[in-house]
Amino acid sequence: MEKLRIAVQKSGRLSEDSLKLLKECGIGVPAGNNQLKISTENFDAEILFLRDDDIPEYVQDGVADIGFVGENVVLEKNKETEIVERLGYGKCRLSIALPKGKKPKNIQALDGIKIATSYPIILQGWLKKNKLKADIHEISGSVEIAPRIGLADAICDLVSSGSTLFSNELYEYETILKSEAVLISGKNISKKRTALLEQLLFRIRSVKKAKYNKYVLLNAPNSSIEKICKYLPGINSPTIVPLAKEGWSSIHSVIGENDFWNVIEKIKSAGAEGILILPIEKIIE
Ligand SMILES: Nc1ncnc2c1ncn2[C@@H]1O[C@H](COP(=O)(O)OP(=O)(O)OP(=O)(O)O)[C@@H](O)[C@H]1O
Ligand SMILES: O=P(O)(O)OC[C@H]1O[C@H](OP(=O)(O)OP(=O)(O)O)[C@H](O)[C@@H]1O
Ligand SMILES: [Mg+2]
Repeated sequence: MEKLRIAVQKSGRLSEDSLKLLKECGIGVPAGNNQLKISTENFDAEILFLRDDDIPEYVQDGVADIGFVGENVVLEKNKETEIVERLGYGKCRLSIALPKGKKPKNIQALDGIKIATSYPIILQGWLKKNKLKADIHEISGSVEIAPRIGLADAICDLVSSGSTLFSNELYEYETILKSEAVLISGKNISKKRTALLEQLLFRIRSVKKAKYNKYVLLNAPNSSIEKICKYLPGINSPTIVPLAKEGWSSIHSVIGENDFWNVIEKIKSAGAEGILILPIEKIIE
């Protein structure tokens, strides 16, 4: 029987969140064994545990059908794969960083310098777009050490909190890419596997929607319902239930994470009381 072959980073920044997302999609991975290929519970799939750098090529070659990987790796490897979903975790930036004290006036001043990086393809693309030339020195890890040991004038590496740069007396000068984890797929997947991928994507989107929304419950005098409901369109429209207290109702709806505090302030000043906010596990539309 054909199973969907899913590539996941074996051990690293994306491993835990990728397995957690699969679990939230009802695809359980038996824990506690060191196998590099495991069949999943409740879904026709196999997980292949790989180095993240190898995932785009394996997906291109059809060894895996889909893969959870950083967009930075997808762009650097430049293989024949397609990004089918952005996943919202593993957020980081690929940035050019310089030793503290070096303050070029503009990016043109970077022309001709030596830059150490594990991302030569993306860096080269950025330099070309900005009509710059630089001497790119490719290294596969511990990039932040390069300026201190005289290997390069600058580095181009991943940054999230900035603490690695700080510890190495560097600072972030220019962001050249913003990245997050993405789901990639191969271009020639069988019919059965495409159907499984569609099923997985439907579940991932339901999980994502639920994460970005909150369930809201509140009480209000009936005279305020119309005003409050303007701020709470909900998925379809809010639910209004009469309270035992004469002239009052309970309103139930959904609020997006982005304008959450804005909406709360507005409904409060419109007369809402006893507001409860609850997490949502899944949104099926
Ligand atoms: N500091 C960070 N914060 C958030 N996400 C990050 C950070 N560093 C890397 N990432 C994302 O996580 C991915 C995996 O990072 P990790 O450091 O685990 O890779 P790796 O050391 O190359 O692992 P592997 O052993 O699989 O080759 C990166 O490609 C990037 O998309
Ligand atoms: O801005 P920060 O929060 O300090 O994160 C940046 C660091 O994170 C990544 O390395 P990681 O810690 O994953 O180790 P690795 O180099 O072994 O992959 C990246 O290569 C940077 O070195
Ligand atoms: Mg790697």
